[in-house]
Amino acid sequence: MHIDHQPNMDGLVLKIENLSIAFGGLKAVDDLSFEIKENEVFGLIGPNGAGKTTAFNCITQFYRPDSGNIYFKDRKGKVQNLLEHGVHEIIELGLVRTFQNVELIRELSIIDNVLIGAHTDFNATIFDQAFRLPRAVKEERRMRQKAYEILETLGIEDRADQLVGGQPYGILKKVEFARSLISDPKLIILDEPAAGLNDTETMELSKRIRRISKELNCAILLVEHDMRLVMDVCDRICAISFGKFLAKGTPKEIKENKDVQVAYLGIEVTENAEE
Ligand SMILES: Nc1ncnc2c1ncn2[C@@H]1O[C@H](COP(=O)(O)OP(=O)(O)OP(=O)(O)O)[C@@H](O)[C@H]1O
Repeated sequence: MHIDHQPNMDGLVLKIENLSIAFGGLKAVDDLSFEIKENEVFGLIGPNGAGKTTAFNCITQFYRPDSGNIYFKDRKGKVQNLLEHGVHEIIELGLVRTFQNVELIRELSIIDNVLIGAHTDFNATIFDQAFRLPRAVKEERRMRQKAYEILETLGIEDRADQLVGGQPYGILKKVEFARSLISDPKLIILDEPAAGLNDTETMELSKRIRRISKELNCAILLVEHDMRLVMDVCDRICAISFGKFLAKGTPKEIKENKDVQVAYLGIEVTENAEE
């Protein structure tokens, strides 16, 4: 049962309390709690099968957790318990996610794919849009300009009018990222954004993630295997193992944490092996 109390969300965008979910007998997420501050880049790490994907599927209401609470401060600054909202309402509250596999429409241009993410932001009604009323035309122009600026931030504005089909993978990842940014989110969950990128692209991504969180005033939850990216870009990190909380702290603290080294980095630490 979800406890009905108002948590203190000062300076926070997300607060996860005692989250648990089991599949059959397997506890995929087990009594997990962590908090994400407004505008911070926060990393969730753990070995394969640790429960990272399950945790964020609970956050986005893709899965219903067995117990726990997930509080989110929405665009208007109101605290919402996400468990009381459906998947489709989550974006409107200001929480967006990207997918491991890029899902774009190949037959549309890059900028049109970005505009698809803007539907919740369109103030003109469907009626206005259908009849191309001035309000809708003006609104579309405004959104197009915004989409273009986001493509500029990501460094791919020169491809705005090119079709998505045939673009390299690194570009597709950026288009998907751009699409999540156009809805003015307060929190973006990036699911393995570095998967499939080469070293140069990953380094570039790291710079852009930081820039985006500053410029667009939003927090980022990064679920990622690439430790270099996580260590480079995150303000704070939470490490989990077998669904349970393991450690949290700055990248430096996490790197030095013995439990994390054993569980995640696969480094055997013997009792007396102090350097
Ligand atoms: N829908 C499901 N049904 C049954 N078991 C599941 C389901 N989803 C996840 N699991 C199990 O829950 C555990 C946690 O999986 P999860 O995918 O959340 O881990 P992860 O940390 O994201 O792993 P990876 O880094 O490999 O993506 C695993 O043992 C997995 O097999």
